[in-house]
Formats: sequence, C-alpha cells, structure tokens
Amino acid sequence: MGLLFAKLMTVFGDREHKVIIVGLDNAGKTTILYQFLTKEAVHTTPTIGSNVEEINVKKTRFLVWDIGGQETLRASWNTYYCNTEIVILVVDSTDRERLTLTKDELHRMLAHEDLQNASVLVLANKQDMKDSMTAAEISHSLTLNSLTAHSWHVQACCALTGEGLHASLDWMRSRVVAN
Ligand SMILES: Nc1nc2c(ncn2[C@@H]2O[C@H](COP(=O)(O)OP(=O)(O)OP(=O)(O)O)[C@@H](O)[C@H]2O)c(=O)[nH]1
Ligand SMILES: [Mg+2]
Repeated sequence: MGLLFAKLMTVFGDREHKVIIVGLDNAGKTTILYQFLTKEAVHTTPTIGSNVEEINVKKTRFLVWDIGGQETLRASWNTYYCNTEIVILVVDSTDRERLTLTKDELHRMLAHEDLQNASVLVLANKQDMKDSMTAAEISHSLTLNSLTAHSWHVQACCALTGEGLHASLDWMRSRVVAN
C-alpha cells in the first residue's frame, strides 16, 4: 500500500499548496506573480479582484492568488484566507509613508483564525530604486520579530528583473516540504 501510494504520488505529484499575495496597491504583487510564472516583467494595471496561477517549483505545486490591494478591496482579503499555507506580503520599499499602514494590515490579517498555521514571506520589492529601504529596515518597521506564532522570512527583491524571487520560491518550498 505504501509503495502504491508512493508510485501514485510520483505519477500525479503532490497536492497543491495555496498561497496568497497581499500588500498595498502599487506594491508590485501582480508583477511578482507573472515574474514567478514567466521569468519576465509584464505590463500591469491595478488589479480589481484577483489573478490566480499555478507555479511549479521542483515538483512542488503552488496555487498562487494575487489579490488587489486598493483600499476598497482590502476588506475582502479575508475571503481568500481559508486553507492558505503561505502569505506573501509585498512591500514597495520606497513607500515610507504607508509602511505603518502595511504593518497594521499585516498584524490584523495574521490575527484571523484561518491564517493561524500560515507562514509569512515579506518581499521588500523595488530594490532597484535608489531610495529604497533595506529588508532589515522593513523588517524592523513591520515588527516582524513580534511574530512568534508564525514562521516568517523577509527577502529583498526586484520584480522587474526577478532578483530575489528564486530564493523566495526556495523558501516557500522549504516551508511546505517541511510541513
Ligand atoms: N522600479 C520598480 N517598479 C516596479 C517593481 N515591481 C513593480 N513595479 C511597478 O510598480 C507598479 C505597480 O505594480 P503592480 O504589480 O501592478 O502592483 P500591485 O501590487 O499588483 O497593485 P494592485 O493590483 O493595485 O494592488 C507597476 O508600474 C510596476 O511596473 C520593481 O521591482 N521595481
Ligand atoms: Mg495587481
């Protein structure tokens, strides 16, 4: 039975792992989703609702939901939480003014019962901009150290070139393979 199961797993692969990408409008969420998928920077318009794509990383399958970040859309983020294993929070590293707002959204979100077992990946995006904050500064401002109930990781990246995104996918895979 064990052998048969192992064989079936090889043929059909592992189950899909649900990921949601959240963050304020203009953070770069949609650009990141399609950089994950196509390894290219695509032209985007503000997302109304969501985009969803399957991303494969060394036979691990992620179903990735990119959710619109405009203020009016944030109230419905919670409709995507059920069964989420990884939350990707994208931050525009040049947007100092709205970092407190991002922090409040993050901590409010993680208090939701459907996200109690989710791991958190913070992407400090737009590192190509010369006035961007570092991953360490963003980590400090978001008080990530206070997240004791969730496994978390912060990664600097640039969605236009894809820099930092390969490492992000590796971390995501390590979370679901370990679980
Ligand atoms: N310079 C720079 N621009 C970026 C980067 N990532 C995204 N952008 C730009 O930022 C803008 C917003 O990107 P989107 O991916 O549409 O942002 P979003 O988070 O999906 O926004 P909403 O759908 O409104 O929530 C676009 O003009 C992107 O080209 C980056 O790493 N560097
Ligand atoms: Mg978008």
